[in-house]
Amino acid sequence: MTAKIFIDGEHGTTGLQIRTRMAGRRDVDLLSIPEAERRNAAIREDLLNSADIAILCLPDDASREAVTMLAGNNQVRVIDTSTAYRVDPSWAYGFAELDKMQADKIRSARHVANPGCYPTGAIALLRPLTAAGILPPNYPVSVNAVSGYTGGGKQLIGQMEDQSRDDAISANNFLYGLTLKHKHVPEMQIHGQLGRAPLFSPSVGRFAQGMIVQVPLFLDALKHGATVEGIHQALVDHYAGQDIVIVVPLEESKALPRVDAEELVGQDRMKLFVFGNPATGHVNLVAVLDNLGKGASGAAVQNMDLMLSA
Ligand SMILES: NC(=O)C1=CN([C@@H]2O[C@H](COP(=O)(O)OP(=O)(O)OC[C@H]3O[C@@H](n4cnc5c(N)ncnc54)[C@H](OP(=O)(O)O)[C@@H]3O)[C@@H](O)[C@H]2O)C=CC1
Ligand SMILES: CC(=O)N[C@@H](CCC(=O)OP(=O)(O)O)C(=O)O
Repeated sequence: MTAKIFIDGEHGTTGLQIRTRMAGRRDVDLLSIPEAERRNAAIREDLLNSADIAILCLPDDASREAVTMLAGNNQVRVIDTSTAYRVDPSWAYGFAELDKMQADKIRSARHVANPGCYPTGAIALLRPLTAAGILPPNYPVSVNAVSGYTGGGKQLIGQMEDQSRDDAISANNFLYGLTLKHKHVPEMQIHGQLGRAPLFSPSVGRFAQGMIVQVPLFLDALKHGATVEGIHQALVDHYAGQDIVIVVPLEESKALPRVDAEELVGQDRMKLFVFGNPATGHVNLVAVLDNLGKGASGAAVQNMDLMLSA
């Protein structure tokens, strides 16, 4: 039986990438809205209510509106890629590798909140360490990251690519979120199981897709006796038995001259690295992913596949 899928926002950045990933699949029947009608509420409501799974690729407010359009419909299952429901306990958090139970929670859920791109990297690095007791609950965590500019959707793509616009951005690499109130902070704190909010500093580079997320740590402020090898082993143990999150062997990391933000562009996997200097007790945890792969559209398709396998 084919499953009917409607991508609300299919003509946007995340939606288009989900559509591309589904092309040629015989197990899904894509319900489509013409681009010119993409904001037509009556057509969207009809398509949303006709789907088996609705994937929302919309700004937060429009996502909430779409969920309202489904009120009273107990059949349609929803994957939302926005920030609207990521810390709502009645929604399953769509990071299947979060712990051993999460994939089953997603499989049976009606409502799945797809993670943000930056939190995907940060939580992947932090959650195994909090779960293993290596990272104390009140550790002051910092998260520094760089994203490809597609992370900002159509608006930022236009500002970076069209230099004739009044609001064009000419910088090749810029920091933003300078008020330190980025919308991803609550999500990182809750699903990273952190006792205090992380200090998050995002940036954008002049490349379309790709991302590096860094979490620097001091060994002497972690659990007594914590080592670079112990941190690495905790990640290896946490991600055993799946092939989406790859923990790079320590020996391989030690030999690397650099890490490339674009290494996994076009792929739906994520790489985690542990860099350390035992002499200083400095550790740098690094995640590399495609913001539109495991950071968004790839994760949405992974979640859809889990839901279809229920
Ligand atoms: N880009 C990324 O790397 C990631 C994005 N996300 C999240 O995914 C969601 C979609 O982002 P993204 O694809 O980047 O954004 P885009 O701006 O590229 O696309 C959004 C799409 O939604 C449409 N839209 C906006 N408002 C409405 C509305 N009221 N009714 C119907 N359609 C509407 C837009 O149409 P129009 O062209 O008319 O504006 C556009 O086609 C956002 O919540 C974003 O935060 C999550 C992780 C990563
Ligand atoms: C480069 C850039 O602008 N990135 C976006 C986040 C992209 C993402 O993860 O999307 P959500 O908004 O759905 O969480 C931002 O910082 O707002």
